[in-house]
Order: sequence, then C-alpha cells, then structure tokens
Amino acid sequence: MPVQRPAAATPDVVCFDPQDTKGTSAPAVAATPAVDKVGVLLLNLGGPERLSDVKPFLYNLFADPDIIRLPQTVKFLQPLLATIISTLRAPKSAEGYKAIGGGSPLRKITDEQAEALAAALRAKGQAADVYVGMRYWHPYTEEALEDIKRDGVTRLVILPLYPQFSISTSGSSLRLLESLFRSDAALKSLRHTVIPSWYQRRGYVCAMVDLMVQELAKFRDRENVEIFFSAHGVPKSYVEEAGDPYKEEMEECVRLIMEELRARGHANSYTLAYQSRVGPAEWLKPYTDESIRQLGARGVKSMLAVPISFVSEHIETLEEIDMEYRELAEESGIRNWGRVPALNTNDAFIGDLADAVLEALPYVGCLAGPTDSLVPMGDLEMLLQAYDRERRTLPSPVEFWEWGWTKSAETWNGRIAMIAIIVILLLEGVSGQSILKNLIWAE
Ligand SMILES: C=CC1=C(C)c2cc3[nH]c(cc4nc(cc5[nH]c(cc1n2)c(C)c5CCC(=O)O)C(CCC(=O)O)=C4C)c(C)c3C=C
Ligand SMILES: [Fe+2]
Repeated sequence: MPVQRPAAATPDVVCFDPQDTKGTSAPAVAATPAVDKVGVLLLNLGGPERLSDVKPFLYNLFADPDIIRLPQTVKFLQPLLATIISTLRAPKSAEGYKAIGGGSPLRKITDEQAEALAAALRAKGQAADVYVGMRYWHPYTEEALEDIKRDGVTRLVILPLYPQFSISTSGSSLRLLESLFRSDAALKSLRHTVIPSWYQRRGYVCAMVDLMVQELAKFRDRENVEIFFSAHGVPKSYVEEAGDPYKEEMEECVRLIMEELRARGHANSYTLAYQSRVGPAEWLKPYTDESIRQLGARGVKSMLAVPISFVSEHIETLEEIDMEYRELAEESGIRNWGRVPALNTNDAFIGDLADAVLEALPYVGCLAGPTDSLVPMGDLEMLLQAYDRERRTLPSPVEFWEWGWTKSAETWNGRIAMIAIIVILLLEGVSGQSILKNLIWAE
C-alpha cells in the first residue's frame, strides 16, 4: 500500500528563529503570538484569461530563469529572448486557447479549489484563509503576499498545486517566494513551511484511482483498455544535469496509482509518456504522440488517457489531449477513447489537501524531520539549498536557431528560401529579365 507522510504527532522537529538565516541560534520552541492567524498559500502557474493576454503571459513564462536557464554572462539577454520567443510562439498558443473558449480556466478553478480547501479546513476545526499566488499571470504571487501581510497572517503553509516537484514549476515559484521573503522585513519574520510535493499521499492516490475506475466502467472491453498516463514534459537536461526529481517522482506516482488500481481488481497494462514539448531540445521520453502511434501499431484498440502532472483542467487537457491526441489515436487505429477528468474540486482530493495542511502546521517555523517525499518538507531557504544549490545553467528548452539539419533550421531555411524566391520573382517582374536563368547559366 502507498506510504503516507508521518502524522502531525511525530514531532522529530527542531524549531528555529526565522530571522536567523545562518541557523546559528540554539534550537528553541517557536514563539507563538497571542492570536495566531493561519494562512495557506496555493502556488500555481496561471494562464491567460483572454486572447490578448497570451503574448504577455508567454513573455512572463520565458522571462523566468527557471524556464530558460542562461549562463550568468548572457543573463542580461533574457528579456530580449523572452520578447522574441513569446512573439514567435503567441500565434500557436492563441490557436490553442481559442479552441478552448478564448482563455485558460486556471484562475477560476484555482479560486474554487482555494474556497473548497478553506471550507474543508473549517469542517476539520481549523480556521484558515487560503490565498492563490500565480507564477505567470493574475493573481500574481506578489499580490497574494500583499494580502497575506494585510490580513496579519502569522503562520503560513505554502502548498504548490503540482503533485510532483519540478525545478520548472514548484521550484520556480519557491525561488520567487524566497527572493520576495528576503527583500521584505515583514515577510522575513513570517513563520512558514513548504509542502514541496505530495504525489505519494494516500488520499491523492485514491482520489485519482476513484476517477479512473469511473472512466474504465464506460468501456465495454474494460480489461483490454490501455491506461495511458500523460505527464507534462520537461527538458531532459533538467533531470540529467540539474538533478530535477520530477521524473523520479512521476514514475513513483504512477507506480502507486497502478498498485491501488490493481488492489481494486483492475489488471490493465499501462504506459507513461510525456507531452507538451516546446522547441527542438530533447525532453523527457517517450513523447506522448510517438507512444500513441506505437500503441496503435501494436494493436491497442481502447485507451484511457490520464493527465497526471496537474490537478486542474487546462489547455493541455482540454486542447492537446481531448482534441489533438484523441484525433491522433483515431488515426492510429485506436477505436475507443476515454479521458480521466482533472481532480479540480473533487471532495476526496480537497479533503486530503486539508489533511496535508493540518499535518504540516506543527512544522511551521521549524525544520521538519525526514518524510517519505523525495523532496523533504521544510522552510523556503532550506528547501532551495537542499537541491539545485549550484543552479547550473542548462541548454535552453526553446532554441529559435540551431545549426545543422534540425527542425528549427529547416523552418528558418524554408522561410529564407521563400523570401528569396519572392524577391527574385519581384526583380524579374520589374527588370523583365530572367534572373534565375542568368544565375544558373551565367558564364
Ligand atoms: C507539471 C506541469 C508543468 C511543467 C513541468 C511545465 C514545464 C514547462 N512548460 C513550458 C512551456 C509552456 N507551458 C505552458 C502552459 C502550461 N504549462 C503547465 C504546466 C507545466 N509546465 C500548465 C498547467 C500550462 C497551461 C496553463 C493554462 O493556461 O491552461 C505554455 C503555454 C501554452 C502553450 O503555448 O503550450 C508554454 C509555452 C516549459 C518551457 C517548461 C519547462 C522548462
Ligand atoms: Fe508548461
């Protein structure tokens, strides 16, 4: 059975003074203000709410040094690169957002999750205000922190809404928080703890399996359905060079879910693949599109897609999986298709998030003891020091030019060739002479 984080009553915990960033103060019992006010900060990616937001949203994303990690010497080029890449990418992204109604549903769903979590905590006897801090769009993390200060929160639990930890998602949000905490005296003294990943929680695993069982029941040939986990990809270099635990956590998460599914009597075979690759750099494999083609060629006739790296519906479930991959599956000979819905405000899932917050509360302002997560719970600074300390620079996931016979070179060579042909035709029209003929046959 999947293991669970130790219960809150396992206080193998050293308390510390949040002002003492070097950790030199003797362990002490954390001082508790007369009236404690508990807050929960949900971290998420954010998404464009309307088509006109797409380009500035993409700019924010590509300006993030955890999405494109440039060497120190050329860091100053990041805003320029972000401008170019967001401009080139915007039309393709906008097409996707148009296909799902003109914007991302992320803000609405995350607000609903925040409300549901506050209600679940209240029902479990814990009053808490729940805040939403997005990384690339409104409400920005900075806005959430202003609200947290204004409301006088004294104990904060930071909960990224990504079940598995990645440098590019939770890591990026935590790094931003770290710099905001450092530069603000009020925040510096705010006692907090971070739950960096929670894919291994039994409540989450069971909520996922409940949904999978419901969807499996809709197939006629239930036992022959291929369970197809599709996770958002990251560049391979994040895992192999920077030590991102994302792949390891993803594989462990899938193993726990399959274990629970089997325990409920479903012995289906399964595949884990990675979707949403951006740019020509190598990302985690196998790629979702290639896997679908291979499964079709192997004779798989029924497939249940399970989005696994994110807990809300978003562009990559609603457009990429429901439209693009479904069509590809049909073309590959897969006749019966299903998709597990995102957890969104699923009761069991929100109840489990509430339990995670309650279990984390005793660790607020303390260095937590070992847990079963690959990335241990802790305070912001400790967490970011524990992994990725050297902050290696990596090949950019998004190259807009590469030498050699690559996809980007092909695209650019094609564009240059087309421009050259148009220029030659115009010159021929104006001069009345055959320039191409002269070029080829010139002596
Ligand atoms: C666990 C989830 C995610 C990882 C890991 C991740 C890494 C990552 N993403 C990009 C580039 C883009 N991501 C985009 C949208 C997007 N990404 C995630 C999640 C993860 N990203 C979500 C939930 C969303 C959708 C938000 C929404 O509005 O619904 C986009 C924009 C859309 C598009 O053009 O495809 C880009 C671009 C990189 C480069 C990266 C790792 C380095
Ligand atoms: Fe992404």
